[in-house]
Amino acid sequence: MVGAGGIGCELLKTLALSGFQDIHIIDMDTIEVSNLNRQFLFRQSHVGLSKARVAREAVLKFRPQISITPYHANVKDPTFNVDFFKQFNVVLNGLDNLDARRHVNRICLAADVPLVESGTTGFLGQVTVHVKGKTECYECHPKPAPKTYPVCTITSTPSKFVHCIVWAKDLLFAKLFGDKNQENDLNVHSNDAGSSSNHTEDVFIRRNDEDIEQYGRRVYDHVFGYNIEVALSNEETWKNRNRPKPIYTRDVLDNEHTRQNGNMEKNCATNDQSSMSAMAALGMKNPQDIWSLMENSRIFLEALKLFFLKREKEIGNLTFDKDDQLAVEFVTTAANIRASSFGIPLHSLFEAKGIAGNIVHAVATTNAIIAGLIVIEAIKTPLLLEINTHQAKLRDFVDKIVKAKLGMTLPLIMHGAALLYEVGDDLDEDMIANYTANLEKVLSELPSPVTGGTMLTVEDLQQELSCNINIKHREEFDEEKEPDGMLLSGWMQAPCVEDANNSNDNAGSTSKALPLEVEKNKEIETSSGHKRRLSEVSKNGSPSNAEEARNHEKLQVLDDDDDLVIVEGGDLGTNKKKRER
Ligand SMILES: Nc1ncnc2c1ncn2[C@@H]1O[C@H](COP(=O)(O)OP(=O)(O)OP(=O)(O)O)[C@@H](O)[C@H]1O
Ligand SMILES: [Zn+2]
Repeated sequence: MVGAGGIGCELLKTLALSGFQDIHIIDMDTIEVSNLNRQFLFRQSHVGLSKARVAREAVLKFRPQISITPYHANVKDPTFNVDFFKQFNVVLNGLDNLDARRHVNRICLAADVPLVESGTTGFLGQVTVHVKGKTECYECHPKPAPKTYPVCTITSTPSKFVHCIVWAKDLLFAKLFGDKNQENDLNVHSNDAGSSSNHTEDVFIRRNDEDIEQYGRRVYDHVFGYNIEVALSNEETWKNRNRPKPIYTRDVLDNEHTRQNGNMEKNCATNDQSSMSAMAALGMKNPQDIWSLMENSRIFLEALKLFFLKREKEIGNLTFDKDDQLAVEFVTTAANIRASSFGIPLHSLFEAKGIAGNIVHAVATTNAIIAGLIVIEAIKTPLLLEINTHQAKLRDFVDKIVKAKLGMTLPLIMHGAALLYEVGDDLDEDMIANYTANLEKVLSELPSPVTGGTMLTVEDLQQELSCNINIKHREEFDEEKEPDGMLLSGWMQAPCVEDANNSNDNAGSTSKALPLEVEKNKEIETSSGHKRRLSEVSKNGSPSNAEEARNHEKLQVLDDDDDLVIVEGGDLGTNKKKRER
């Protein structure tokens, strides 16, 4: 899997609890305080550490027997090349940017590995599956560009608060504190773009004889008063719209405030940029309050003053940054004053910051749901069987895989259109003889030879179960670790239920029994959410009837995705690995 952030944490946990045994995880980030509210594998003490490594440690605490390989690295790093990706059955993305997503998409196409792609914003989320040659890839369709607004809506006819925020941030803030040479539509009005631009250009430059208080009020009166008057003079614009109201400082500030606004010297002795705050200087503490027009106006003037007095060196180079408190205060209050003018409801600093920073607050539950959907898709990817096709007989395959692992009772095995094996009451003698002969043949010498690259379809009509198995030829097997002389992967194994204390490493051998006696009546949850008693799950690989019935039921739930196949294992005693990242 790629990404150990919001989706990634949920995903890793759900994979581990669903029986995935061998997980690789790439994430280039370290843990930040702001991650802790939803990236629940991380704690305060982990701040600054690698997400991938800490996520691994956290999950191993409750699933000590599985293998998790962390990489604290950028997925675009050349070490993660096509060959690296080829080792996985499926790749799962929990990323937050297009760039990395595109990169992983391309590598997965090159390596011919299925990709499950995901994303969330707020309460919305989606999961898509990309399989080379079968589905569209991540880049087959262009992604919609981030939302933009027509210039005239921003400069002249805002109707939503977000229009006011864009105006405050991209026009006013940029004009006052940003690069003086950049284009700025601030002075473009419906009709007088040419005539007034020379006059208005100067307005934003502080005059030599002007103190900072006067300058602030002049800017205020110009953008919230004069500019609105100019706009109003174009009657056409307002025929079918509510006319805005010009606002001048004299209308909103009483005499005392007009003369002296905040008391910077007392409240704002700090020169620390991040804690410099106009609202604090004016005694306003709660960012969730909706301030009155007067309060907004006072904070606006105070923020402008603080920029000029305390951060003068930065003026001309500033760009809006949602983590810059003073900039957020300036933009919030400017947007609110403009909103007042246009009859748009005012917003709190907290809300305005979210809009200005394009922040959609992440919702942990959305990530959890999306992670669940990713795992469901991951479970559906085809199986891979490594086997020596020159030595293994069809009988070995039927006994050790089809019956023992997949739990089929009346199997039917096909290679393309060719039937290799079948069991049933209505077979004639010739067919039975034929299939019996096939059983004794090595795979590569069957009438329709099974070799590396072959895909077999195995079905059990009684169970209504069908799965595809990709065959990979392999010469050698480790007698101890792979006593079957073959290795099936991509097949889900039900999670183990033992706790950390009496856990045994059953990744290596099928002979180590689980503590079934103690755990017999404990309910375990399968990856599809069905609860079953552990005693219903056989440990020797042939599931009980009750379990077969359940498998069947689950498969019907999941199997509407035509040729992707789900096999949900109930077999605790086996030795199968699911590799993905
Ligand atoms: N090129 C990349 N290589 C590896 N990991 C990446 C890459 N791009 C993004 N990521 C990881 O994807 C994860 C995305 O997680 P998420 O969307 O929750 O964002 P976040 O950075 O954790 O939180 P937020 O953006 O809200 O502060 C991050 O952990 C990030 O490190
Ligand atoms: Zn494509």
